[in-house]
Amino acid sequence: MQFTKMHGLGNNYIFFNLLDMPMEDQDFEQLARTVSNVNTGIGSDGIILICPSEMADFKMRIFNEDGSEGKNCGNGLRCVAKYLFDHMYATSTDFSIETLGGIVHVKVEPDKKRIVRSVTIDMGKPKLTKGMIPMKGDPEAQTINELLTIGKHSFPVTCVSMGNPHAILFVDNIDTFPLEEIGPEIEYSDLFPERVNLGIVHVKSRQEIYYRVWERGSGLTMACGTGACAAVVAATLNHLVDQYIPITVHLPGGQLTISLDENDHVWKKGGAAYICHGELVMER
Ligand SMILES: N[C@H](CCC[C@H](N)C(=O)O)C(=O)O
Repeated sequence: MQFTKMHGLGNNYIFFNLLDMPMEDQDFEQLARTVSNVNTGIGSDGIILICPSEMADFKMRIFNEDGSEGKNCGNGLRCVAKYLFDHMYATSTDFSIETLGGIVHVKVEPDKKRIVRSVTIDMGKPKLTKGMIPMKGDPEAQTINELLTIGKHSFPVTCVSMGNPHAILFVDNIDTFPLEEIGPEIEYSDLFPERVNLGIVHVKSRQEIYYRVWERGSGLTMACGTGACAAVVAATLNHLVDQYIPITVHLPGGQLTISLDENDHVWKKGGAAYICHGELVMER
């Protein structure tokens, strides 16, 4: 099986192009666990499938390192958009990609040699009700700066879905916050029936935030595109950043520019890069 390894700000995935290479009855959850493991496979935060779609121009499926299928992946979408344009599957710079979390619209920005250096994505509207996150509680209620007791800790949490679930904490000690300890406690809390991605945020100014993530199904990663979007939505809901202007989000792997428009759509701009192409042998 041919694969391409790519990353968005260090959040790296193994991509399989199913547009020309259908992989019938493949156990993608097991494939993700094996391929993501650096000892038995290639090593990555998960795998991403590029598929045909009946609802959009293309379809993306993402499986985390633990094999769980994610409903969206912001960094993965920029990599998929770059791959599709660079490999001439996308003939226009603007096209749509179906995800389990909904259809997004992408715009690639190629340089003079037709190489994509940056991708802008309309990630659609965030979902804020507990029923849509999903999380326990009144399905119509929102979780904005709500004190949640998880394990032996209590935190003020804001929850946002970008098609996939995010819990956002605002902290002053973003570099020393014990994310490896608290992350799994919140990820596996019974408050979140489909688990949750945990993001911690330090607000530097009304136009600039810092963000680190413990990803559902992958743990600590260098970046999370949907998480960066959720962080800006949460900061806006808590009146910590200005509205309707581009917010710079600093992640361990680099920067993204995120903005909310007057129709509540979240826009994300950032890079994507190839690491390698190869042939997966997978001897038993
Ligand atoms: N772990 C996420 C999927 C990957 C999201 C992240 N890598 C991004 O760039 O948005 C989930 O299961 O909801």
